[in-house]
Amino acid sequence: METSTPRRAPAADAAAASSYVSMSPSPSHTPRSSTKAKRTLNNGAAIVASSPSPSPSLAKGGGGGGGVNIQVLLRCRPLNKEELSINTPVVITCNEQRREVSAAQNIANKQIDRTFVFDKVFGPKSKQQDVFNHAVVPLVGEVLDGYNCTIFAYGQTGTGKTYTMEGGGGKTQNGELPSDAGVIPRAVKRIFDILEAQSAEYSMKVSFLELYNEELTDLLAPEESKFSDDKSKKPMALMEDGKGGVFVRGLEEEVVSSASEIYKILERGSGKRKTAETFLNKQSSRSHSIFSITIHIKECTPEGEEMIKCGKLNLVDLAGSENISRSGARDGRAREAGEINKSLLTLGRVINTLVEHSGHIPYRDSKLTRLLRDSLGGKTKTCIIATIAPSVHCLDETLSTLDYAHRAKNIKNKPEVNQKMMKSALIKDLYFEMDRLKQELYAAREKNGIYIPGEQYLADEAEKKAMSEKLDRLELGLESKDKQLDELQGLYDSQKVLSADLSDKLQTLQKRMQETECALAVLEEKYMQANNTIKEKEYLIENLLKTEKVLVDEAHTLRTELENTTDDLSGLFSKLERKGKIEDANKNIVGHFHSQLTQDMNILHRNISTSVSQQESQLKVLEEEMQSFITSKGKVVGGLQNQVREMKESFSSRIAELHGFANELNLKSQLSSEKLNAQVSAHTSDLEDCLKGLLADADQLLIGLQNGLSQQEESLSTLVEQQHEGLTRNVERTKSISATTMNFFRTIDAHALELKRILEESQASHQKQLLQLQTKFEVCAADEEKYLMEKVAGLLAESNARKKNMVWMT
Ligand SMILES: Nc1ncnc2c1ncn2[C@@H]1O[C@H](COP(=O)(O)OP(=O)(O)OP(=O)(O)O)[C@@H](O)[C@H]1O
Repeated sequence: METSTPRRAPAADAAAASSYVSMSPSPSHTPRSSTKAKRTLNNGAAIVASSPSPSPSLAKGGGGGGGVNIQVLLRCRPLNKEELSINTPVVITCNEQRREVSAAQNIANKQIDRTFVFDKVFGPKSKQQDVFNHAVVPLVGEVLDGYNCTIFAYGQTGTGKTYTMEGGGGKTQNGELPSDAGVIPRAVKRIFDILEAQSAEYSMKVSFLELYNEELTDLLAPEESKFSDDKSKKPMALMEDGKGGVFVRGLEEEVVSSASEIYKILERGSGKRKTAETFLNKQSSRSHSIFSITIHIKECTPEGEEMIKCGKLNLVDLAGSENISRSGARDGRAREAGEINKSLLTLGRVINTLVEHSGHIPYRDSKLTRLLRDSLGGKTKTCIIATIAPSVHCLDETLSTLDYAHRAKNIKNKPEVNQKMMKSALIKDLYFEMDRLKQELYAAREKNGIYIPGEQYLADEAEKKAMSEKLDRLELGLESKDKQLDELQGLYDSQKVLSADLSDKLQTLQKRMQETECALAVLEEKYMQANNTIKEKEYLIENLLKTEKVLVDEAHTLRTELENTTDDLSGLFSKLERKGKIEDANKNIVGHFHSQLTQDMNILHRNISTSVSQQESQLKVLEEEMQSFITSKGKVVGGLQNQVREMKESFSSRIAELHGFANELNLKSQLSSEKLNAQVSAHTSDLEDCLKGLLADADQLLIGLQNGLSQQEESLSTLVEQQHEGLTRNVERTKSISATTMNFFRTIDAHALELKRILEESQASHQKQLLQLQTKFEVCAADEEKYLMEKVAGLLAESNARKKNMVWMT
């Protein structure tokens, strides 16, 4: 969409600007020009060119080096009443959190889901308010910051583009929007709310353009005009501004000061839009519409200079892409649909080229793409709302919309903020515009022609010139085509005469051909008969030759087989010879192995018997040592017993001595002190007790020692017995194993000898049989060969005779 900031500020701007510029209206300021102005739209670049003191520092690049991807939102409408009544299956699933839309496709009885991710996804339950908040609120902010922004709705017919952009038809009550109000009225309300909250000085104007069958019409133009009989229906020209942009000549822009004014304008413009009933939508929009809001806001620089900031919001409702057979479009409707699809196709091609960067972008191929040029790959901030239906019947169109929208996600724009204008420059421009309008008005009043500004006149002239040149070219083309046609006519006449001659000749020739054909048929019959006879003979000869060949082949095969058998037999004999040699060698090896094994076994036997005798002698030595150890132990124990006994005796003698000594003392002292006596007796008893204890201990020790020794003796003797037994068992076992092994080897030996004998016998018998077979085979082969040769000779003689016969017969 071409951003449209005025190159020359119109009278409308002057009127609007008068709200913040102390500018008294000119005496020739008509009431109409104070609210409306005949406008020329052109792009923002013109402002830079015409602005007397551009301030580049204020312009900010929006997209950086690589640009900014345009935003693509997806909205799926709910099933409508008809779809619900016939239980139409739903094939679309929206996942708002994951921003995904999945379409379930049935290909060859397999369900295949295709999933697309968008910048935002709105499911069937989404509200108008949600769409507005996400799609429009950020862009409204950008517009008020001085950017040009475009929101356009794209989708199959009947999927809710108009519903999303304009709303469901609910009426505004007491300035409050109905819940089904679309993006446009909500954007308008928000813009006014923000401007009022900021107490900003601003002016606003709106335009409403319709593109129908590749013709542009102004939806805000009055029904009757002083200057035209039916201006509202008159198509408007889309002009190139020479700087790569376009403008719509004569497009009305209405200055507005409140939201309700815009609602009325919208209602009026929408009412004029071309709509019609199709199978898919009762009120289908048959045209594309572009509603534009241009806002000028006053700002003061830190230096105190007054600047005008300008932003523009374009709200585009595209006509629906449609399947003509499904939408039921006929005649005029079909042409409309064709045009709609054509412009949408061009839009698709533009999107593809932008995404693939594949050279020339075909903006110029349709008015729609010329108008949207700045919004697709230009300096505008753009948001596409793609609309789809959930029903299975719309699946093809839905997939096409999803593909289209998904591809559009990759378009990069390079948003640039519009240059701010200095108020003085703007006022100057406004004065120029007022003068121009005054002159125009004057010329109109005087009825002595129509005033056209020089620039416009030149543009018109250039266009006219280009048109007449084109016409000339077309006329020239037509003339040459006429000449070609005349030439072709002459050629056609001569060809006609020629073809009459040829048809006469053809008839004569046809007669002759029939006669010749009869003669030919007779000849053909004869020829067929002769041919059949020849074929029969040929067949016979062929068969004979085949038989002959087969016989010769068989003889050859037999001969080769015989040769092969002879070869095989000689190979067999040599193999048998080799086998005999190998067997001899094996026999030698077995004999050698047997003697070696016998030797080894003898050595093993000897070793085992030696080791057994050694073990026996060792065991005997051990037994003797144990016996001597036991006897020495017994001696030691006896000595100890004697010593203890001696000690016992000496102790008892000493006790007796002590008794004697006590008695003696008793006698000697007799009546000496009783005390001493008692002490002596006490001592004596103590000593006695002590000695008794010692004796008992010594006894116990001795007994313990004796017990221990006897136990040790017992266990040692048991051990020796066990070892002896084990050893004997081992010796017996080893002896039996060696005997078994010897037996085994003896048996093997015997078997080997037996085997050798059998082998020799079988070898001899084999050789005998083979010799017999060879002689038999040789005799048989010779017989067979002889017989076959005879047979072949007979057959050959027979066939020769037959051939001779045949030759003789023919
Ligand atoms: N999200 C929605 N919620 C409820 N109703 C909807 C929704 N979207 C569309 N509709 C209804 O579906 C019908 C068709 O919608 P609309 O006219 O907006 O489709 P369209 O895409 O503009 O079609 P066309 O291209 O033919 O103009 C209308 O009756 C509208 O109210």
